[in-house]
Amino acid sequence: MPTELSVNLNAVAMLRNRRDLPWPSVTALGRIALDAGAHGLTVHPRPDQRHIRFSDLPALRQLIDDEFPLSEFNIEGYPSDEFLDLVESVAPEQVTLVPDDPSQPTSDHGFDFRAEKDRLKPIVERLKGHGARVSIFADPDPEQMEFAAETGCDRVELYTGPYGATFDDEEAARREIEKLGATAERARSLGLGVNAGHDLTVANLPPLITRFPDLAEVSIGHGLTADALEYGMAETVRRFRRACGQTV
Ligand SMILES: CC(=O)[C@@H](O)[C@H](O)COP(=O)(O)O
Ligand SMILES: NCC(=O)COP(=O)(O)O
Repeated sequence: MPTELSVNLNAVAMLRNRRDLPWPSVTALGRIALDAGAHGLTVHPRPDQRHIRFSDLPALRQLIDDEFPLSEFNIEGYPSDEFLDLVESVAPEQVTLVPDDPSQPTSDHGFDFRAEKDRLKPIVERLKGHGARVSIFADPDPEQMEFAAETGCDRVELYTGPYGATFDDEEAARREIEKLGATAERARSLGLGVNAGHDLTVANLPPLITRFPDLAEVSIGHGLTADALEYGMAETVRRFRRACGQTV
């Protein structure tokens, strides 16, 4: 199975929020992305709503339900009570839990599963009880995977930020890919699905997928939105789908 692409709309929302105007529309860009063959849409409604607003979620849910019923909605966030209530009101196909502090400028680490597995277990159960697939953000560390599996989650999402940062250092990129590959293989051996995300691009995706072809899904926003300014959203989604190994 080729790796699926979920388009993260955070950066589109960030651009929209610069003015008190409704464009660019996250729903309109989400429609273009899905129409171009993206498997799903991802949003990360942070507590300060710096980009994705809680009010964006119902319209994106409606878009998928009405026009793209085979596509998936993936909502990322820290599992606060407010986030869990918000997620349950929208019923996404996938929830991706991240350990972000509200003050963080972006996501920059995964959960410490060894320390937090017992706290995460009931949260995972609650979300799965509402029909969601649960993915949890993880650092590329094979030793954390057995503890991740103990949470009962369906997948881990490997944090690829350090790999993305090696865009100008081939040796460092090789090291990061090997860490990601070893972690992914350990996760698969424990029955976990594997997603990946953060600072992925058309250039750095193929080596990652070659190292670990069983990657279920990548969620991409920043680099994809940057390319969309140059190539348009539809062509950019096609470019990223090809980089995922899909025939487009
Ligand atoms: C979890 C992850 O790596 C990203 O999906 C995250 O949502 C990026 O957040 P910002 O778009 O706020 O930087
Ligand atoms: N989970 C990663 C994601 O959704 C988007 O990350 P980025 O491509 O904006 O770095």
